Amino acid sequence: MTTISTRGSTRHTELADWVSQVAAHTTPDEVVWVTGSDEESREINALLVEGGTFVPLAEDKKPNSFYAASDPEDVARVEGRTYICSQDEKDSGHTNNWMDPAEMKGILNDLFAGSMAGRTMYVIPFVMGHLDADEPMFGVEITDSAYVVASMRIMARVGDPVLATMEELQADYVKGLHSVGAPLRNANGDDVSDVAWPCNETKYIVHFPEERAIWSYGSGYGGNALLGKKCYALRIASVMARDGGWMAEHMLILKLTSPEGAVHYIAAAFPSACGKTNMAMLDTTLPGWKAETVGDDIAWMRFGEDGRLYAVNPEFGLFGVAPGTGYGTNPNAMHTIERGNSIFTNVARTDDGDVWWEAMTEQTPEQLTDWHGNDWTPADGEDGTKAAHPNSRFCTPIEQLPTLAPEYYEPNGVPISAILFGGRRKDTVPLVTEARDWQHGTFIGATLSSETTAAATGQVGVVRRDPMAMLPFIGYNAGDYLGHWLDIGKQHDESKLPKVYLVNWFRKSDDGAFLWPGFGENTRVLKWIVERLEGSAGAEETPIGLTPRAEDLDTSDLDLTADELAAAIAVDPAEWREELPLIQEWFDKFGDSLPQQLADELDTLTQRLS
Ligand SMILES: Nc1nc2c(ncn2[C@@H]2O[C@H](COP(=O)(O)OP(=O)(O)OP(=O)(O)O)[C@@H](O)[C@H]2O)c(=O)[nH]1
Ligand SMILES: O=C([O-])CC(=O)C(=O)O
Ligand SMILES: [Mn+2]
Repeated sequence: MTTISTRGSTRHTELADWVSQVAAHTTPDEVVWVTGSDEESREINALLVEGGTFVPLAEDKKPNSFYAASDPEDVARVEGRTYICSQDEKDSGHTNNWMDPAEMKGILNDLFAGSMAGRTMYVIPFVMGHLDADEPMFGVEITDSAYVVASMRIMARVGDPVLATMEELQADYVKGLHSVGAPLRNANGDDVSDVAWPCNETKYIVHFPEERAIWSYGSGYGGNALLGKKCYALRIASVMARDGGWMAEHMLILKLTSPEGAVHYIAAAFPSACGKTNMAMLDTTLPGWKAETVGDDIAWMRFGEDGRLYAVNPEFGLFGVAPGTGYGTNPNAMHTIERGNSIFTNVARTDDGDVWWEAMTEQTPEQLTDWHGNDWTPADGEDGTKAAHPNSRFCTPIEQLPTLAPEYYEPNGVPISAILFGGRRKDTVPLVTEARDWQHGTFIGATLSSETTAAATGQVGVVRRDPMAMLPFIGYNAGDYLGHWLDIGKQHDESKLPKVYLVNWFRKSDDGAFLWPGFGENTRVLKWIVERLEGSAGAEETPIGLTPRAEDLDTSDLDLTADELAAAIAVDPAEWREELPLIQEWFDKFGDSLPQQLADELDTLTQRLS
């Protein structure tokens, strides 16, 4: 056997063995251990520019930043190709794809055999959350994509300091194996030329929950390829959390300070591309209210000794939806990317070396290069053709965020006062509703629904149930996951648990316009929530929970008619009665995995609506 040239090594013996085995199987030309140094970053970026994956942006626009265009077929998460391969099929549940782990490994071993030929295999030691946490959560991603290395360096804490601690502890870690599935030598041993965005038509995003392992093949797109994010921090971590009595959730974490100086930490679960990043860096519109960011996508929550639920953001960067992000809607995100050091994928470009996407600026530039690399003018947009892909993304260091809360650095996290569930519903769901208790809150989360978005491949705009905004991310049986939520309520002092709310920024009038201005104006909803937590705001009992009356919301200086506000906050029992069979149909899919308390909650709702 020939030895593969290697840069770097480890004293973690089990890790060293695994890396050798993978290298022997995938046959890269070289193995490189990622150190996390600045010099390495320059080297990787230069390689990506040389290979055509990266186009540098103008230094006076976005310093040390790059544009990348993916293969047009590799633009989003592929839920149909995502598997939870538990030993027992029942542990995967009806919401996940499943295959017997041994059978799946057979398929994947064939695909990975020689899949890195002609390429460099990078080994990325990383930690999700803090390296000085009580139990640091290690991972190692092996990948043949330099784009993944550049992105992982932004999204997670990586490199030498992590590896040193892993070695010292001979620590356990999550094994993530990734290949774009585009070897640079064919079956005859002939060289194949590389492309700017290598990937494979065949894609598999596979999780082996008992082994805490992830095998991802064929895609270079964020959610499929940056294995620390959805694959580890949600799918694998949700299994660890079930086993360990904690929670791994698709939630932002916001610090909100009232004019009186009272601090509340709020977590919110909205499905992909439904407003987490935006709310996490909210630009408040009410005088004296201050919002700061702890996290924008993932929350790991554990109970503190005081009985409260504490949330940590395990990530180190932001991987945000570009379209819709602008100076008007999310100035803080704009200021973050202006500082540079970012990767922009599938956005449009301006003639002066900057990036652009729909709604970034009030005026659309006269001349752009679209995400396919073609010339684009506003006339091309008249038929709805976008200059940037709807799921185009910015990848940027969270430390550049001007609103980053100092508590982001707190290894034990922040105590959560309220959990918000929300989705895109053009009808039925009012602006805000308070759950009666934890069990009712779990029911609200379990029946959360939203119109699908471009964050995953497939049809956009179809209403689907998305429990706790975790449908694509629950790493085990969804019924057991809902049971875990209920157990949390039973095992802990309910008076110390967060209060639960349902929100909807996306309700529309008959003419199709959003009823609620959203974005910064969501401060008004948060103010009501904080006042509810403090016992000072009024609410009305409705069949679905407690909602504010118009006079309970602060609408000072809000550009909204009384009728529009009334329509935004209204609970229409007729609309909700139409929802009941849909919830029943959703619950039926769980079979005997559905916790009885949730069936009871549906009965209660049915009675309240009759
Ligand atoms: N109408 C309206 N649109 C919003 C609001 N908040 C966010 N959006 C839009 O929703 C889209 C997605 O928002 P994000 O905040 O990036 O979504 P996310 O939940 O962080 O998404 P993922 O990163 O995919 O998990 C963007 O186009 C936003 O402009 C709001 O309050 N009202
Ligand atoms: O995972 C991704 O690609 C981006 C993301 O946050 C989501 O889809 O929820
Ligand atoms: Mn997300």
